[in-house]
Amino acid sequence: MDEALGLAEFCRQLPKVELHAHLSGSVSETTIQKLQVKKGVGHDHAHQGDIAIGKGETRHLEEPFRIFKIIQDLSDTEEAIFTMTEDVISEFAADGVRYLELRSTPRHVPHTGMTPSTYVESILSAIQTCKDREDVVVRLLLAIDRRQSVETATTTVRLAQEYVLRSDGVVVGIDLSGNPAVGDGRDFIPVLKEAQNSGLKLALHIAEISQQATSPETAALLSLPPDRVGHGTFIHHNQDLADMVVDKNIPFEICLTSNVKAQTVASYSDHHFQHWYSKKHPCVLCTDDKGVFCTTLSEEYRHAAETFQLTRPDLWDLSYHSIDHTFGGEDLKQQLRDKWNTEKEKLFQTT
Ligand SMILES: CNc1ncnc2c1ncn2[C@@H]1O[C@H](COP(=O)(O)O)[C@@H](O)[C@H]1O
Repeated sequence: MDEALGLAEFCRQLPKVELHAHLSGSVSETTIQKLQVKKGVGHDHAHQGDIAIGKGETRHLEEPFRIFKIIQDLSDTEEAIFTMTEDVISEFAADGVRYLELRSTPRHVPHTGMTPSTYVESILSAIQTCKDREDVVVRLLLAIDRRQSVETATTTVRLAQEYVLRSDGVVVGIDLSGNPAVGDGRDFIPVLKEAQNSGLKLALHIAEISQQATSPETAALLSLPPDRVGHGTFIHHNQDLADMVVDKNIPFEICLTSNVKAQTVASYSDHHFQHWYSKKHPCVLCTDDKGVFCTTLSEEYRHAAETFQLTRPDLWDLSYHSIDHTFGGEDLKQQLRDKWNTEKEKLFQTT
């Protein structure tokens, strides 16, 4: 093994799978400035403190939601959605992400003429543009925001069903996200079931805040069951919920920095990753919102290594086994495993 390679550089060169990345939250400061220029607005929000939570800072979970709104207001045209998708994909690829599942909430913006369909089209068109240019395979989940009506959620699921065919398999599933303190996830169960019955995969934000450890929506959502759980921060606080996750072997999408910065966990060492990883339950390291939380997937691997004393082979295994939980289908999984095995030789070569 090349011990001369520092941990940060090892993590960057490690081929990685990113499964939990919200488009608006992943946008970098550079792209935000580009969007401001295009929209002809001042740089009022370009200050780091307004659009991102910097190194060592923590804020209440309400704060990222305020920032998402600023970014969403800046990206109210198809052109802006295209630009941000293209930039986010390039940034993930530069960080060594070789398989990326993006997720985003389709929006209707009457004053610019953007519709949920053209929103999705813009993302798909950027994915297509990046296909030959970037060394990363990209798939898309359409997101339902908990604040939305069941009618809007149904439109999102129908769009996803339509685009599975039209996008040649780029659209793979549905995400349920949004401010966890708002609404009741049980309202969406019928429409999530419809998505599942039509072959769409489900990645659902579940038990992100402490109140959800005891709220009836958590058991109801877990019993669908989803294909992956986003965060699941408070699931192990309730034995019945933990048993459900174990019985159904539902993987966790783990977002260390996001949870620490948004104060749903007290510190990296208090993170629930430790609980599940020590039980050998499937966990996938992810960024959540790399722009807003000022992180990269490489940094998330480094934090995991430093906090939980993971070796480089442990990091390799984490990344390699993440492939098992991708939504892109069995053939693609095999292609990714082959790619990982080729890269492994280079990465662990003794020099
Ligand atoms: C911090 N933890 C989180 N918990 C729950 N939902 C989150 C989230 N981070 C992001 N989102 C969801 O993603 C949207 C922004 O991306 P898109 O405009 O859809 O691309 C947010 O409005 C929220 O619904």
